[in-house]
Amino acid sequence: MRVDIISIFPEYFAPLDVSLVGKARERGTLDIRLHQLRDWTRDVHKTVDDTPYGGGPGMVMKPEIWGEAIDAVVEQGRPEADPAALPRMIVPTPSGRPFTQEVALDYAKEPWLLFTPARYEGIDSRVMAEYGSRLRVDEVSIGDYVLAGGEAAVLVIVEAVGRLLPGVLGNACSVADDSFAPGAMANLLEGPVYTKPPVWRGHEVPEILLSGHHGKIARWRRDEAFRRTSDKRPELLARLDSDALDAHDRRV
Ligand SMILES: O=C(OCc1ccccc1)c1cn[nH]c1
Repeated sequence: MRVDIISIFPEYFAPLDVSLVGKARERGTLDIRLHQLRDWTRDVHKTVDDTPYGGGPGMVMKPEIWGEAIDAVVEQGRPEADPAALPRMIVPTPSGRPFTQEVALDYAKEPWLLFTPARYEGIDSRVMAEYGSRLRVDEVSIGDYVLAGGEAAVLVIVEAVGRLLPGVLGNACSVADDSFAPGAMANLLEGPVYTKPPVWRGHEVPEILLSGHHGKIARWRRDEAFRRTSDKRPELLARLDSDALDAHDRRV
């Protein structure tokens, strides 16, 4: 997967060189290219923002700079093999659709992602309109809060997507076991996890997990996931399809 990130703080993405995502880069599974938005400015101050039309606090990012930067990155990034290839453009913003594991799985199938993290009050909306017709433009939110810029959101999205790529995670099946991965445990929160020693400061590991009864262990884990989900995120249970709920109810 090819990932282009255009930002006024490209150094923000240094953490992508470590951890899982770092290994994927070494393996070539993930090809991340960083671009400094100010490289496309033409004034001595390298201005990327201006006051908002209609008044109000803060500044808005100018459309011209973004337009030149996106055009250049799309032009540069086109694989020789497929000159018609276009990236999926992802714009982190509090006013976007929620970024979920389902969206991460969808992004993990893309050959090319282009991230355009905004600063200030956001990017002039005409940029999304201009590219919305040519590229798929997704405005996504990683949560209901406002950050100073979209860079932290890009780190979150790249990590959530990167760990789904083949070969990035050591133990592939743990992706299937994710809280929000499709399947039996879909939309349930992870239950408690334990490892050695069997007793730590007087706290014992639940007996069932030491029993070796895989069927009972799977059931215990599912019940714990149900209990934790109904306790912390009851609204997620509403998402469960009826037979998943029936399956649980039949047992308790
Ligand atoms: O704050 C965020 O992005 C930066 C941003 C973009 C546009 C206007 C203000 C701030 C964000 C919060 N959840 N997901 C993204």
